[in-house]
Amino acid sequence: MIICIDNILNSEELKLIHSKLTNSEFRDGKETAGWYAKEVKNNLQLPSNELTEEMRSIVMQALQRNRLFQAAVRPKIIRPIIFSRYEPGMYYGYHTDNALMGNEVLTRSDVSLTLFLSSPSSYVGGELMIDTSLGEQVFKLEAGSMIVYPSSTLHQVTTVTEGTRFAAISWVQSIIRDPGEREILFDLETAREALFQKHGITPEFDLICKTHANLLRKWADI
Ligand SMILES: O=C(O)CCC(=O)C(=O)O
Ligand SMILES: [Fe+2]
Repeated sequence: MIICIDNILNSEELKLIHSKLTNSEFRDGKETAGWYAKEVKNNLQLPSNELTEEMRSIVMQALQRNRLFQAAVRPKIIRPIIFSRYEPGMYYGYHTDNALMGNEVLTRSDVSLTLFLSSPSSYVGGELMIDTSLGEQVFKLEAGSMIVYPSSTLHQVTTVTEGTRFAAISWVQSIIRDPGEREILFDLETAREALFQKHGITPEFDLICKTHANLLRKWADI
């Protein structure tokens, strides 16, 4: 399931993050790439420091409060947010994200996310291209909008040819490991909310709530 979520950040948060990003010193992104992803990774990333932590906490709060993200992804662990920058000539070629991340505590990457931080009209290229069963799909979202997609996919960031592309990226271990089960729960959640909006609490609504809760109980990996 690939989902685009608008307005993860409000304009104030976006402005604040943007001003911090433009005053930060970035490093070669190869430092955090797996051994073979290094071959195709050509971008810049922020090292962990106080400023990065401040921005991470803004993004984490935004993810916590976003109901669509919570329902679609069911996060158990979110890896520390990485802030990346692509200048003209930079790209991240086709790769798949590491299945397991971290050192002492391992996180399984179920879902990858890209939160776009630059206005799409401010740079050329820099699309996120995902290889799906329907073919290659290309995403270049508004600043403040985010895409979540299966970490199991091959994907790439195409070469930026003009301007600067800033983005925040991370990986999530979901409470629901199986993507098919996650989608069923998401559909049920969406349906019961719509039913509630139309008719309020009815016996049918109660039954969907019961089924939703029981499937969550059955499938939750906690
Ligand atoms: O910047 C993006 O949209 C994705 C980056 C990516 O694929 C990665 O860092 O693994
Ligand atoms: Fe990736």
